[in-house]
Amino acid sequence: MDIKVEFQPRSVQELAVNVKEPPQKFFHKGTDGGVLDSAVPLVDVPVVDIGLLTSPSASSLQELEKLRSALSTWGCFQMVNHGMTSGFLDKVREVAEQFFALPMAEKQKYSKQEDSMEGYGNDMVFSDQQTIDWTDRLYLTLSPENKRQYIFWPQNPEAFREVLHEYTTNLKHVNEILLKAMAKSLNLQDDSFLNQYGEQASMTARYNFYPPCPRPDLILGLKPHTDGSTLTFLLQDKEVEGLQLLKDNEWFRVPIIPHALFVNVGDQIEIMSNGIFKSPLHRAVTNSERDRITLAVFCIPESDKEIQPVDELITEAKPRLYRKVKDYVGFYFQYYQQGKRAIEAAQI
Ligand SMILES: O=C(O)CCC(=O)C(=O)O
Ligand SMILES: [Fe+2]
Repeated sequence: MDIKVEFQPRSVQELAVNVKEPPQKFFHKGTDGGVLDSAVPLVDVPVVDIGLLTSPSASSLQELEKLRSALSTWGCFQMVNHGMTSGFLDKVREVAEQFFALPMAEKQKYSKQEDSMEGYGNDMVFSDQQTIDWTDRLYLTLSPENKRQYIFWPQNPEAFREVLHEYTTNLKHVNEILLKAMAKSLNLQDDSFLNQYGEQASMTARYNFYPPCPRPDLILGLKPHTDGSTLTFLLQDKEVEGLQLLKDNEWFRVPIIPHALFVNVGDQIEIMSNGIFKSPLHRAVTNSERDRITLAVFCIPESDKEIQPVDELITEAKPRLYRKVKDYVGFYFQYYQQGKRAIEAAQI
């Protein structure tokens, strides 16, 4: 008797190598159909110099204004002069590349458990209707350090942990500078956003690995979403483009600047700023030729801290838009997997 055994891939990476026609669950339907429109224009995302934001010179004021304008129109910017050398950023990219290039059995030593986020794996499936993203991920808690689960931190390549630790230390510092600068740019006290953070604020990393996809016209690497963070730092692939942003109902491609980090506002800053800073809708598209690897680091306030719009930003002309929320990230992911925006639950 001829028994047909269906191939069960353990990752999108494996699927990409072994299957010519991807399963239906990856295909976007409805309004998301026909995702890759080759005519998507490139957006000129503002470039902000972190060194200038903290300098006592007149150019500091100009840079603060650039930051305010970038975050209130696009909700993002390309960050330069962040204190990390190009060589170091290359190292961060290199260890990620080396990890995803390991044999499956080696990567699976860091597999996430079914019901948790952390570790190596792909989309959690909540329903048959869900569209699955064409990506494998490695998800890690970076800080607070006592919450790190080292069982998920690769020991191969050898430099992985040390490089990621150094990257975390740098981003923590930059995050503080930025939150203060953002408050200052709105004429608020420096710590207006930071004081909603709490002592146990966290940072999490998501390595996104997008293998080549045979149907980039119908399959997305990451479905349209906003981030549940305060700020997200994205280290883009150095050569392969794929990030797109929605503005006024039109998609735009985000260019690669190899030594810059792409920074975007997440929902929690949209809430704290009473809607002045925008959490942009974005997605990652696929391509049929090359792997693409990105590293997103999400900054998140302490989970039992309530966050809400800063008092001074609620005026008669601009009434309060969002209610108080707690543990935003907790319910964010369920909304995300259903293709819905969690911030709507916080809207008044
Ligand atoms: O890979 C990208 O370009 C986008 C990643 C992203 O948006 C995310 O991880 O939230
Ligand atoms: Fe994102």
